[in-house]
Amino acid sequence: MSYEQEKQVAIEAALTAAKLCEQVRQEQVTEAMEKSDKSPVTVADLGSQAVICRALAMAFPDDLVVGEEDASQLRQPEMADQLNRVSHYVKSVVGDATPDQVLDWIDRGNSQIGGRYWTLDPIDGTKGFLRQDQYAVALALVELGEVKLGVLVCPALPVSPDQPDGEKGVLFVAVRGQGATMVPISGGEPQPIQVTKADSQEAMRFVESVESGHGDHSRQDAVAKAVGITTPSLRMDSQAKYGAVASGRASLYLRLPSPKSPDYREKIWDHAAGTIVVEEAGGRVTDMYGKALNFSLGAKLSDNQGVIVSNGVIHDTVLDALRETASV
Ligand SMILES: Nc1ncnc2c1ncn2[C@@H]1O[C@H](COP(=O)(O)O)[C@@H](OP(=O)(O)O)[C@H]1O
Ligand SMILES: [Mg+2]
Repeated sequence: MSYEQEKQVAIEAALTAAKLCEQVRQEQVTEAMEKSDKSPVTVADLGSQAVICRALAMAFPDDLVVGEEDASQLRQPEMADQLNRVSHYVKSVVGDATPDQVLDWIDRGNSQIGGRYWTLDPIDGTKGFLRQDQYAVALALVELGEVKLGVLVCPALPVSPDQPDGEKGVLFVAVRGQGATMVPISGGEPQPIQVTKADSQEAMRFVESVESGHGDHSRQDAVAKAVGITTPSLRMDSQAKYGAVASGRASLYLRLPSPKSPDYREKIWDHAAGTIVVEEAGGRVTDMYGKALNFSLGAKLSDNQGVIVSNGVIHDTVLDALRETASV
């Protein structure tokens, strides 16, 4: 299958959602509400999920969507102002939409996984979004446990790594067997991307989360050192880190379980799109024990712990170093 229609619909939907997110950010209405798990959610997370689920419902009415957000909080009468704000932003990018439609679109993203499903992170890196830092809109199509298509919109990522203050906004797209591409959000011809092949020290830069609660920064540091990486890590929120590895800006992304939450299981929407973008750019993605990520078990990667993303060349060395640092 070429997945051409899926690709076009996913790109259009994710770019429209990213436009909504940027509007919210520019108007500085980015205060967060708190979810039951204490993590933050904003008007933009909810609006982005509504926009993407609406587009998927129109093009693929029978498809399942497993998204990060749900509308239960927004349906409470005391949340009427928030609902109106979400609806306002949705309308500004897709035309007419009633608050009830917006609620229903958001809740279309509450499916269980199936043989074919989409998984959506409407704003990956919500904490980065709130900090005016990196975030991504991440959408992937999974069939029989294999990610087939991934779209990552990174509105705050510099188009050129050499010009951090230059134009920002990058779209990464990958289809299984067709390679990965990158293009500025502003337009242009998508360019094929490749991970860095060189395993020289100069080429080796590693990325990790900004949030100390989302990883084990001291062990990540030790592993990076053990594989010969001497430059300090590039800290970045969201699956923009996968984009960084896929486009050769870094050779390694380490995400080891945080000592604060050692039993944490990663969510499928935090990794599906990024995984295919890196794999199709020639890289490799496993958990910290070298096992493939299993996208067929539910919303969590319950069979996996930690995530290691590399240019492939250094992957086994990283896994060896992990075994060694574990036994210290
Ligand atoms: N204890 C934990 N360990 C690892 N990841 C966690 C975590 N708690 C939350 N996360 C996830 O980390 C994601 C952000 O990743 P990063 O730190 O790389 O930017 C969050 O996605 P959201 O921002 O979509 O909620 C959330 O799903
Ligand atoms: Mg996320």
